[in-house]
Amino acid sequence: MVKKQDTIYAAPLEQMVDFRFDEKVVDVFPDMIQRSVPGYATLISNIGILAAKYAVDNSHCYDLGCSLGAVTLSMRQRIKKQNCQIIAVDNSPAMIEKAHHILLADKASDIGVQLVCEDIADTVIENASVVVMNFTLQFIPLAQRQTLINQIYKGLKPGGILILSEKLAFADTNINQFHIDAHHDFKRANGYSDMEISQKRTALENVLIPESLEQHQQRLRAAGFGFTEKWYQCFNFVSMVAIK
Ligand SMILES: C[S@@+](CC[C@H](N)C(=O)[O-])C[C@H]1O[C@@H](n2cnc3c(N)ncnc32)[C@H](O)[C@@H]1O
Ligand SMILES: O=C(O)C(=O)C[C@]1(C(=O)O)C=C[C@H](O)C=C1
Repeated sequence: MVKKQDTIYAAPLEQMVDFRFDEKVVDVFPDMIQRSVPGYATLISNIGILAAKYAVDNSHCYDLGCSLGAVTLSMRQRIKKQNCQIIAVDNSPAMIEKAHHILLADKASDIGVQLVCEDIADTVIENASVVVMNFTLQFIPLAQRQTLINQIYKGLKPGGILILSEKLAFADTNINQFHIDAHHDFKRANGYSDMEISQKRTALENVLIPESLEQHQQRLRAAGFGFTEKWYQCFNFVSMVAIK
């Protein structure tokens, strides 16, 4: 089977620009994220299971940085509550346009979805039982992250859940290098060339700003979350929950 290559990385290194979630990326996104994030499909499925457990009647569920709506589709499939609305937000017009078509085709659930094209910094979080940021916070400027998590905490109902998945950095350089190497081996095993891996790493350098698990936990506690737990990890990719 010929691997679908991310042709956007065929450009010579000197022409590399910062990574952007534009039309070219949207076209290859499902293939790219599946081959870039170890256990992505497992994450999506289990985020739906967690959302179904914590969603309550007459509330909102948010998918912040929804891309093509994989988390939204998983929540729609599993949440069986009355008058639960999903609000899926992304600031990439190309992502939202394609997500619109994908969600229109999803007839399996009667849960309403509101697709919004905006910066999540501007999203009003209210009456929320579930908020998901699945590999989104890492693209938000560091200076904005605490305010955003604070807003999410304030907008969650008591007992509400934040599901936060992130690529991590590790303070210990040996541990950090171990996970970077393992992640690159994962990408190679999924058909990426060394050139593609190197070019994507360069393109992400100033765009994806990873933090340590401890930094995330400290931010969540500062916002007011009393319960935080890492529930998934494969190499330097983790998912955490925080419950209000
Ligand atoms: C790695 S993708 C997220 C993957 C997606 N949550 C999933 O599970 O398939 C990051 C997404 O966040 C979006 N994004 C980045 N910064 C944003 C911002 N400030 N406001 C809204 N969306 C943003 C990007 O457009 C992109 O679609
Ligand atoms: O770190 C990488 O090389 C990635 O591709 C990670 C990552 C992410 O964590 O959001 C970056 C961009 C997307 O294309 C999909 C995955």
